[in-house]
Amino acid sequence: MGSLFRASKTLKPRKYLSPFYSIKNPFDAFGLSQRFCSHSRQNSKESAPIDLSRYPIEKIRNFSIIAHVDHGKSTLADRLLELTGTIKRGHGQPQYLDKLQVERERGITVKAQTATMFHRYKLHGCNDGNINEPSTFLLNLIDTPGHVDFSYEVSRSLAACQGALLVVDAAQGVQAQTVANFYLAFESNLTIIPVINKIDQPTADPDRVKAQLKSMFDLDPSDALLTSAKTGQGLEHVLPAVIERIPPPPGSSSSPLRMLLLDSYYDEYKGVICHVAVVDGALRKGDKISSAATGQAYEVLDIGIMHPELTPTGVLLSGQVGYVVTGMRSTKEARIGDTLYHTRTTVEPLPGFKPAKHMVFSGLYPADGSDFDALNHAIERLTCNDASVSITKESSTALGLGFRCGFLGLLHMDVFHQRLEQEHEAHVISTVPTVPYIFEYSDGSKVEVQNPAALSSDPKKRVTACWEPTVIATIIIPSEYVGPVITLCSERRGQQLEYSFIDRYQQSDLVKLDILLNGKPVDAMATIVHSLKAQRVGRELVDKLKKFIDRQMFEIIIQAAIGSKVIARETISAMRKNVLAKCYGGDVTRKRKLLEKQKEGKKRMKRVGSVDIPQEAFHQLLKCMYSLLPVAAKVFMSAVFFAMHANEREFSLQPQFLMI
Ligand SMILES: Nc1nc2c(ncn2[C@@H]2O[C@H](COP(=O)(O)OP(=O)(O)OP(=O)(O)O)[C@@H](O)[C@H]2O)c(=O)[nH]1
Repeated sequence: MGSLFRASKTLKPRKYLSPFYSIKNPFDAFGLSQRFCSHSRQNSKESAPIDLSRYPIEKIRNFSIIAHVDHGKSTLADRLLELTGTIKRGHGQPQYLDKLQVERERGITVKAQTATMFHRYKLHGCNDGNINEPSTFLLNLIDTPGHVDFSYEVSRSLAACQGALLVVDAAQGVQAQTVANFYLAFESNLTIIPVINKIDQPTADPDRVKAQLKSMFDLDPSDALLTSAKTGQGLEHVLPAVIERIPPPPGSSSSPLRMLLLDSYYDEYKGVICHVAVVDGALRKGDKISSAATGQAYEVLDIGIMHPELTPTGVLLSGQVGYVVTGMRSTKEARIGDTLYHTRTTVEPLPGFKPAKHMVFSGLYPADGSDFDALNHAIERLTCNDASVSITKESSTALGLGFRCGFLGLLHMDVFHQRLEQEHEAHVISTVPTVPYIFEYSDGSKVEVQNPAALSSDPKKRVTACWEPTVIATIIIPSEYVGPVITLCSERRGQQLEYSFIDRYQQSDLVKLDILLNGKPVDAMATIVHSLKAQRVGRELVDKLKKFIDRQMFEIIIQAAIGSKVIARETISAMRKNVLAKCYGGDVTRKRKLLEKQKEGKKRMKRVGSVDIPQEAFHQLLKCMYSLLPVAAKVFMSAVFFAMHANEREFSLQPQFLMI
């Protein structure tokens, strides 16, 4: 059985060993069984039910946290949940929203998770009656996976949001999934708030990241928030930015109900629990709703929000994100992207989601051939929570009845197997993964082959031609990595289509801009700028210096000049600071002390010619120069365009700048 391997190998935690890893039922240890029996931790301690009618649409903000793998989305989500009191500080379980056992063992998010938070904030024009009081906002946060194999989760989450926090590691900078997720959010017309995280790291370089955000996405560097989800630094600015910059959801509470089915999972007691975004109208417990996809009608048995566990509210209003239980029992009924509406009303269905594109196919068979029904049941339950997998029944002479499954990538496949085992106790054998090929036979017929066993062995039906899928890959990398990356692609039968420098040198009209203090040029302050910008840069530098150089005993003339031509000038008038002025009488020690203090202060200044420049002036000037320099001069990147065969596309790059 050389072509087969067992998926159910022992999995070692890769980077994060949960303290609960060795516990027999980790779900209990995490309180995760709550998720499956719908008991809210929050509920049990909360006396008054949450009244959602207090949150009209202008007080709602729906946002996702998107980023490359490991840039700190889930940790940031933890801090925001703590900040709003949604979970207790030090709840003992890092990455709270990574609820699945597979997520905890692998240290990666594979499922998008929503949590509703409440936050008091004073926003101009939005109050609860008293304009001097802050009002409470309802914030729906969706934490998303970073790995490319789960980007279907990201795109679905974004459909429920009006904004996204684009988290970038301050040391690693923009990476492949930062780019991919930025474009997902950009194409969905979301407000993007850049968050440069992990600024506590010794190698953090937020200015470099700001320059990347500007050059690659045209995001204003001054809009970036600097945070450390680890130490808490800068986090106080995140929710105000969410409330101020992200618009409330569109939609109308007076229109007929239209509700988007975002996600679902199976609960042994309640059946399918649907995560929904109410686009228009309002939904109450007991209402009758219908599915636009199947036409089937249901009664709303339970309804509420994730705060952060299921918390019944009896109602969901326009703009809100929550859950509904309707008695649906399978994925055939709960179709992700479906529109749910009040039975007997007529509405235009919402656009839904693009179907998932399966990249890898593999056969799944019960380890014990007689367990087909149990595997069927487990797959049915799991696909309820992972709509991106395609399932068709197939049979093998060696393995009996099984399924051919389509996945978004190899990691997705691996995670699906692990979840089948851990969450549904299904033991499976999987066949070697393959991409779909197209074969043409001598009788003129063409077939897509996802399973090598399906290839015809009939001598009258010879293969006359075959095709394999290809992806067009754009690889963006620092120029020094181009050589090894081209070799790597060529080794995998990649065909180079194009190669270009993103930031390439061009002939330009550059001038040296000198800064002169009392006629003497200060070499450390000289800069090279484009002639068109020289006047503006010179003026800004001179103004900045005037602000930070104290008046001295003589007049100071600050000039910006190109060669002998002065283009900006400021004067700081003279003064004589007599530190002994208030020192009446003849106390010599006191006078000496004051003079020594003055001398000490002077030591911290840099003397340029006759002028003392405080360190702060140098810092400010450098900052100003940095922001005025052309961004392209700071990052040298190249783009290599490749046509890669789909089954050869997975390889890792250091640094990971691969976009496929
Ligand atoms: N030094 C430092 N480490 C951080 C910070 N934020 C997160 N981390 C660490 O970075 C690692 C990854 O954090 P996660 O929150 O799991 O990252 P993620 O983006 O959610 O990861 P995926 O969901 O797998 O894409 C963890 O070890 C965190 O403890 C930070 O601000 N500073």
